[in-house]
Amino acid sequence: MVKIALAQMDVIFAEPEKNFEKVGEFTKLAAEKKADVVVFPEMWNTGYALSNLTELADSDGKRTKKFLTELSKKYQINIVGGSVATAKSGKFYNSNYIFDTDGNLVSHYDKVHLFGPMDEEKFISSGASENVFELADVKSAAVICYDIRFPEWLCTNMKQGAKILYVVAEWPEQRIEQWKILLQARAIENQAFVVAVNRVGHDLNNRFSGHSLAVGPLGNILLDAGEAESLQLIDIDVNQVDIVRGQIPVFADRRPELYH
Ligand SMILES: O=C(O)CCC(=O)C(=O)O
Repeated sequence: MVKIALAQMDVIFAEPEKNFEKVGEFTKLAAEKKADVVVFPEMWNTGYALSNLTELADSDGKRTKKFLTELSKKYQINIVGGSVATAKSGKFYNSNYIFDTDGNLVSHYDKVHLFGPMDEEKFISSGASENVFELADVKSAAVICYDIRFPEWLCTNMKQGAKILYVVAEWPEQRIEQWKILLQARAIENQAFVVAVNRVGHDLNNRFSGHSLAVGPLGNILLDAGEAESLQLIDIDVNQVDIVRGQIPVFADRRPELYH
């Protein structure tokens, strides 16, 4: 069993100090509740403060990495570090960092699909690398928000044997039904657990209604965190993935030579 804590937090717009503090508190709480892994939402350092990235983005992710490595060691907890705005070589990125309980950086990912309706691509550069890693002894993958609309990209990651897909998001309230359906579909087609953490609260343009979800490999919703700021826990038995994959061998039956 893997006990996963979903940190469905509000993100204070353009106020990294307050947001770092909150991530520290949620990590402590997750450790007190004996979670193996804690998961945070997208862009938790700044929110979508895209016009202020020059002042606010974390240079090379240094502050975030130092903070998360110290937290993971102090509380002996694995961290799926949501994502943060970073600055690297004169460009900005929406970056995800994963840490194990010894404080090792296990994986780093820059959001691959940028969300035009929020003007993301005008400010942020896209990544082009996969995000597959071992965490809490389970092969896993992680993507960021809009990435879940691209099943080919998720399959590219998941077909490497990942059994849990982590999703970190700032998904607006008006499309929350699509969020749920997309996550259930990604769980079914990849025959994997999906653990997806969305923020709550609002920024200048959007309201965010949470509904962080844990979905089983048959697409069944195991946990819906509702709309309030909260830390919620789910126990996951990854053996269920092997059972489901044994019943319908979707990965073995793929015909990639036909796909464009
Ligand atoms: O795809 C959507 O509807 C929302 C995506 C989004 O808000 C994001 O990627 O930040």
